This record gives sequence, structure tokens and C-alpha cells, in this order.
Amino acid sequence: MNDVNAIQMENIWTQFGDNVIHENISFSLPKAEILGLVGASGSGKTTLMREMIGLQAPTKGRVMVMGQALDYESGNISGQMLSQCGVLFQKGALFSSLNVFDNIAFPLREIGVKDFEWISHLVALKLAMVGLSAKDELLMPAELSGGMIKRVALARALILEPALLFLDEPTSGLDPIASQGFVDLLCELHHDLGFTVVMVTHDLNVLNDLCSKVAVLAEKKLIAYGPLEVALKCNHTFARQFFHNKHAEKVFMNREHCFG
Ligand SMILES: Nc1ncnc2c1ncn2[C@@H]1O[C@H](COP(=O)(O)OP(=O)(O)OP(=O)(O)O)[C@@H](O)[C@H]1O
Repeated sequence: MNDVNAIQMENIWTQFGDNVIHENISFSLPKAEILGLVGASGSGKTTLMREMIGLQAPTKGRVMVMGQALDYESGNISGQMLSQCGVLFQKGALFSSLNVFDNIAFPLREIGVKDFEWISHLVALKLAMVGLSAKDELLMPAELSGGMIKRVALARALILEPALLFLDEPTSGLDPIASQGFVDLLCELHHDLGFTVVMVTHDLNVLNDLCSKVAVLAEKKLIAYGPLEVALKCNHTFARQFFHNKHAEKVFMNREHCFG
């Protein structure tokens, strides 16, 4: 058992029918790091993340989370993971029929917490943590801005104080100011709470400002894994197109030495 790694992917193969998505992917993510999963559309980023959360079994290989191998056959993974994972999905981030309070309280009620005062206390704490106020509690998702939706979804993901946070495209659909605000918030919360983060992202600013590790998927394989510098030096065509263009050069200006 390795108590240093939050996630360990060992020789992961994923196949849907004849469609092979991942070929022999292995990496370890130490606790308290922030991993950005990058790859072309359809390269299998979300599927890989779903395998880490236990929502999807790989065809072959082993996934270790917090030192424990996920047993996909037990049918008990969601219970096993619920208490240690917070998840923020890109689509369906909030239940549209529940107000902000009930959305954030949802995971508490799922695990059987009934004391209303205790739930209210925890919801208020998390709302404040993501920069929202008590008066936002009664708003419905349709009344929120994109940035507020992400913040409420983050508050819900954090309500059980998870050791691991999974984020699918956390800044997609946000304007640059809201996006930077969300990145700053995540940075601050990570600093204060020390959780491990795995996120799927196409956002170069997020990779630059937030991620301590980057995993790049292409042609079913992990073509680069390590600090951003490793991905920036990767010679694969996808990596060169993704990390070496006008926009990327601006974002990574402070890492100029990586461009050669
Ligand atoms: N349950 C499933 N059954 C069959 N095929 C699937 C299933 N889930 C994913 N796939 C296929 O696996 C491939 C990878 O999908 P995935 O969503 O993981 O890619 P992605 O890199 O996250 O893409 P995007 O950036 O577009 O969200 C796609 O070809 C997708 O159609």
C-alpha cells in the first residue's frame, strides 16, 4: 500500500466494443497535487476520470485511490468513494429543481444527515468559502450566472470535506474574469484545505496557474506526464499544436525557457 499517492493508474486499457480508448496508461499522482488531464476531443479524458471516481470500470488494469484498489465488481464503489470524493461535472452541474441550499445540502442528506440546524450551518460555511452569501441560498439554478453555478457546484462538491476533488472542464462557459475568479478561488481553497485535484481541462490558463502536474492523452496513450514543462517539451504532434501556438506563447510567457 502506498500512502503517498492519491491516485495510481496501473496499466489501464479501456475498450468500448471494438473501440480502444486507452492503451496501457500508468501514472501516479501524489496527494495534494493538482492534475490537469489534456487531450483532443474524444481522446478519453472524461472516461479516465470516470474510472478514477469508480463510475466506469477499465477493461484491464488497476485503479488505486488513496491506497485502495477500486473493486468495480463489488457494486459498492459509489459508497466507498462518496465520502472521500467531491465531483463537479461540466454538464448538469446542479439539480435544476432544487434551490442553492438544497443543492449544496444534497450530499449530506444522501449520507443520512438529518439535523436541519447542522445542515444549515455546514451549507452556510461552504457558501462563504466559495464567496457567496446567505441570501443566495434560496435562488434557483436558473437565476444564477455561470460563475455562480460553478461556485455552488464547488460548494456542493466540498460539503463532505473530500480528500479528492474531480472537476470536468471547471472554467468552460465562463468569461475570462469569472474564469480567473474561479481559478483564484480553487487556488486559495487548495492552499487552505490541501485536497488533491484531478481535472479535465482545455484551458491553458488553468494549466499554467493551477496544475502541478499535467497528463496528455493522444492516440490512446499517455504521451506526457509530469510538471507542465514536461508537456511543453513533448514532441508529439498533438502536444506541439496544443502547447505551441500564439495564445499558448502568451499564456506561458513566464515559462519561455520551455519553448525551443
Ligand atoms: N459508455 C460509453 N460507451 C461507448 N463509448 C463510449 C462511452 N463513453 C465514452 N465513449 C467513447 O469513448 C471515447 C472517449 O470519450 P471521452 O468522453 O472520454 O473523451 P474526452 O477526451 O473526454 O472528449 P471531450 O473532450 O470531447 O469531452 C469517445 O469516442 C466516446 O464516444
